[in-house]
Amino acid sequence: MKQIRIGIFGFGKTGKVVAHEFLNESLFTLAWVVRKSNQDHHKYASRLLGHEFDAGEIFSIEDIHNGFFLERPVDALVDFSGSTGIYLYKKAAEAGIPIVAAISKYEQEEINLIKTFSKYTAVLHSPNITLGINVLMVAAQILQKIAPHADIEIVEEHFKGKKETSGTAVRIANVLGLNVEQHLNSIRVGGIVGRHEIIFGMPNQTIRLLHESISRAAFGQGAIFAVKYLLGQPPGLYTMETIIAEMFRENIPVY
Ligand SMILES: NC(=O)c1ccc[n+]([C@@H]2O[C@H](COP(=O)([O-])OP(=O)(O)OC[C@H]3O[C@@H](n4cnc5c(N)ncnc54)[C@H](O)[C@@H]3O)[C@@H](O)[C@H]2O)c1
Ligand SMILES: O=C(O)C1=NC(C(=O)O)CCC1
Repeated sequence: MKQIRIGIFGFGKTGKVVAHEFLNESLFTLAWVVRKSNQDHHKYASRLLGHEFDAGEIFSIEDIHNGFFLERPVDALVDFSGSTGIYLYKKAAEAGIPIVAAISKYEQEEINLIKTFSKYTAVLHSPNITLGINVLMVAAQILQKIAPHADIEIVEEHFKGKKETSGTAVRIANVLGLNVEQHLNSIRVGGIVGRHEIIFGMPNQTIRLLHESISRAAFGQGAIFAVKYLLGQPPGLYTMETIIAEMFRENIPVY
């Protein structure tokens, strides 16, 4: 079977693990990685990640010019860089390359750009690309309809260095119609990869929906799932949440 060529933006805490997950899947070949700095320029991500073959040549953002995506063609692009990474791959979007934009927090300007890209190609944007959190998000909306009078609080926990509020938790608050200032509780300690809990409090019982990413490999697996889904889809804006919601619809009733 023809391998799917992947380009990754971002080679930080998550980008490295995501690259590793793609390298481990025989369906994919990692064509290149773009990082902000010149560190390890033209080396191979595969070698840096402990593999004994060459894949994922490392480029810096200074290497991106109009012809970059024509000279180094890929079948899909995955972004785990930062919120400004998106400005680097306008040409790729215009060329119809499917995009997984996994940045957790964009400003409105970047959201608008994503919408523009989605006129040319299939773009998936989700603040949290794990299967589990999106199952939780859909389940929470169903539970809110079943128990409309429950008190709801969201608790998000991440590693000490994470400055911004969890984009996932903000998204959960928005879909549940909750005020972020009042109902979102953030904890920053140690090396927690990502933990989100939605607590439904009722007079005689408490329901807790909990998701924990115990390894960043969960994001790599989510990205692989997303790329497989996007290939062959028409241009448009997709989210993991709506894909999972569709799966809920297809699999109900289960009894
Ligand atoms: N959607 C998800 O499921 C998910 C999961 C994990 C992380 N994230 C998001 O991915 C992003 C990266 O997370 P991280 O933990 O790896 O952070 P990090 O700071 O460890 O790594 C980010 C890397 O991207 C590089 N970078 C920043 N701006 C860039 C640009 N314009 N072009 C190219 N490279 C650029 C940085 O130099 C760094 O190497 C964050 O926005 C984070 O919220 C999303
Ligand atoms: O910064 C991270 O790492 C993560 N951020 C998320 C968020 O802001 O919701 C989710 C995944 C990991």
